[in-house]
Amino acid sequence: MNRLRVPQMTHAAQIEVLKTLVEPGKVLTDADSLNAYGKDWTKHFAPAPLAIVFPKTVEQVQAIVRWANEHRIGLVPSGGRTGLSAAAVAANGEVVVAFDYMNQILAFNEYDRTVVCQPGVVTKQLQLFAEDKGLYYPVDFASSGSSQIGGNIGTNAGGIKVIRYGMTRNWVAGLKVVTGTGELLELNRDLIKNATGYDLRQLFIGAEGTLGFVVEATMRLERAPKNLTAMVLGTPDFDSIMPVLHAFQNKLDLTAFEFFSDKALAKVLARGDVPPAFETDCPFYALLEFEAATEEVAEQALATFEHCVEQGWVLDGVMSQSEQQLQNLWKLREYISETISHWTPYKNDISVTVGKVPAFLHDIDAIVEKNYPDFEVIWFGHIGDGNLHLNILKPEDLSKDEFFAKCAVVNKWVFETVQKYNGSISAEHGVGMTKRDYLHYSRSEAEIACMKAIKAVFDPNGIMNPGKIFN
Ligand SMILES: O=C(O)CC[C@@H](O)C(=O)O
Ligand SMILES: [Zn+2]
Repeated sequence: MNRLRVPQMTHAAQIEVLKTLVEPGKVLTDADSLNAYGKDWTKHFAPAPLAIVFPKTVEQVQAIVRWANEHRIGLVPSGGRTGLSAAAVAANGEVVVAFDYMNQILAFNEYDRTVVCQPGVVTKQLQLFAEDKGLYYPVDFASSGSSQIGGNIGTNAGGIKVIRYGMTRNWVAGLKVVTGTGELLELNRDLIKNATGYDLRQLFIGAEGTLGFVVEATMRLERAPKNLTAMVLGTPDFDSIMPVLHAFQNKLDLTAFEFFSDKALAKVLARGDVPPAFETDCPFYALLEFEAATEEVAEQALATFEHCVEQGWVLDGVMSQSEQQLQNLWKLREYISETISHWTPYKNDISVTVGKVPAFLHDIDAIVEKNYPDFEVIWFGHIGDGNLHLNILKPEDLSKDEFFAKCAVVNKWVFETVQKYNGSISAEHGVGMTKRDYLHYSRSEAEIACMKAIKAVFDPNGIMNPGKIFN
């Protein structure tokens, strides 16, 4: 007997079905939309999605996932698309699920100090909402004006306050997710104490949308900090930064401890819209922040600064005296990433435990100096957490492909060093597609096998953000 072939629907016909699942006009296929929504801030991959769909309700997200299963079409979640690892890139005919219309704050629970957010709520929107309630949402980074809560959860976003407040994970009280089978799961129900077996909520945080999509998140808020005050300190060399961190941590509760090199600073100052901290040229700078809640705290900070100068660890420094000065000092650090994006940088986002940072940075720096003698190398990052951002800038006369190919060769040595120090090849930017092939430098074969098995449970047909984290 002849087996009859089921006629395959064309992509155009599949998209017509997709259109019936959402409100009119909420599926886009024009070239500009495909290009804009098919990529994040990475520049490695050309976007090539089939369509962009904008659900407005949880039920619509479920219907889209069921449709994708039926037609075996990959779905890529899209928030603010500020990611730096190509986790929100649709380069292979996927459908992008954009959460722009699920952007409401649904509830505030005063006693629990929690806010129920749709995934498309912008980070800044949550921060301002918290401020309005006299509270604080502490996860912060330069892209907070565009990044969305769903994306922050998908990447377990870190940023500039991790030393005090931790990563996004710490602030997720509960999650509603639609899994790769279209099932809606309510995870942890916003409880503080819940000892009932596996905490599935944690699996979805940092999963880059490979297990399911966050459709609602309850985020915790914190007491608002008092009189945040920043210092920028210039150091004579890299090795002096860690004793400075140590000295300040012994005396104060820091809310941030960042660093950047003179090259990073020069790029930001060349913009002309940020005043320099001071005149003395130094090879490295530390930016630290604390709550100057009382006079004594500010005095303690100044005494620690003097101690660091006496020890020869610090050459010069300033302390903010107003909100405006605080903002200006932060701009020196926060503007780096956006400013250097002009040079199509090759990015590394690596980490080790704090105690290993000096030896690790020297090893990496030696590799970089030997192998990129002609490239401009920009160091900065969240050094108080052991997280270093290493950006290699593309020379004008080199094509993007040639440049990335050269960097990929050096990657091997960089990541072998990361592995030697038991570090991470992606501290906070995620794996996405850019770090996928290097995952084994940070995760064992057995761990990767477990991760794949977990994916198979939640996404048996492999339609949720395919090709991200691993193949
Ligand atoms: O662009 C980078 O490499 C880092 C971006 C971001 O994580 C930051 O810390 O500014
Ligand atoms: Zn960072």
